[in-house]
Amino acid sequence: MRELEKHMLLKDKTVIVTGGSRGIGRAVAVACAQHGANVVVSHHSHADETIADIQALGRGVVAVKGDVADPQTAQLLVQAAVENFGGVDVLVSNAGICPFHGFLDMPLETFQRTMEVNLHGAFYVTQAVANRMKDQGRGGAIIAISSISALVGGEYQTHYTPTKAGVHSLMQSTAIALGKYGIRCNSVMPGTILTDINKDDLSDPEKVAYFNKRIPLGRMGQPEDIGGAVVFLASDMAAYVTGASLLVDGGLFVNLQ
Ligand SMILES: NC(=O)C1=CN([C@@H]2O[C@H](COP(=O)(O)OP(=O)(O)OC[C@H]3O[C@@H](n4cnc5c(N)ncnc54)[C@H](O)[C@@H]3O)[C@@H](O)[C@H]2O)C=CC1
Ligand SMILES: C[C@H](O)[C@@H]1OC(=O)[C@H](O)[C@@H]1O
Repeated sequence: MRELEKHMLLKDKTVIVTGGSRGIGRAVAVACAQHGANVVVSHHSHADETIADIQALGRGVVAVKGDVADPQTAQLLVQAAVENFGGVDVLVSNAGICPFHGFLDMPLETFQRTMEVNLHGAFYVTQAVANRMKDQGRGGAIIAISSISALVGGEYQTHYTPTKAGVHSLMQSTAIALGKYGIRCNSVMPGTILTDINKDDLSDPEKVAYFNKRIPLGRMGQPEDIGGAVVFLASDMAAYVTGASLLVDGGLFVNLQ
């Protein structure tokens, strides 16, 4: 056991993960627990699988139900971290939606909801956690799950890609605002990762074949591919990394031809 613990990068840290019920958020929550962290998971419906995964690892886990678009949810998450684990060391702002839709007839409510969940939600939780970290006086790490879509567009993602550029920009500016408190802020930019968010979009075999061909590593990503990047940025291994972004896309972005 002691031997294993030597390799744990987040031993006894407390991590908040928004949207931790499934997909990337669940994999990130589990990766943090594998590295010794206790986890507060925010979820919109239920988080039973994530809770079971983390309990099986012998780490603490608490689930908080709420909509990240509601600023109150951010306060409840911090409160849960403080009451159950005595504070918060790491935030992973991950919750997000991508209801694919064309641009010219984009329903106003689809645009507004995507902004409110992906961008406003990231702002609320980052601000609430940063205030707690400042009061604790021991620094911290904040990681936003941005996207390769912060750098490139998508015909059916005109409401979505600006939110991913936005959360990356949020991390750049908060890195400046919070550096004096020892709080590091970075973003992870996943490429195409197989989760519920793109299940319908990737039901077309031709599109799947296109992606697999275009990605130098020859496959789309799995949620677990994102966990390691987040753990690294959350840990002291990244003690001098702030305001940065880490593309985790199998090489998709650089492959023009
Ligand atoms: N799957 C992909 O290819 C990529 C995903 N991302 C980003 O990764 C993040 C996670 O997405 P996936 O795991 O792929 O999707 P997913 O659909 O599997 O998971 C989304 C998570 O966010 C939660 N969520 C959604 N709306 C919420 C709300 N209003 N309040 C609280 N929680 C809410 C869901 O309950 C779920 O836990 C998103 O921010 C997405 O933009 C970024 C790049 C690529
Ligand atoms: C949901 C999409 O498949 C996914 O979301 C992103 O952010 C990626 O760029 C993919 O387009």
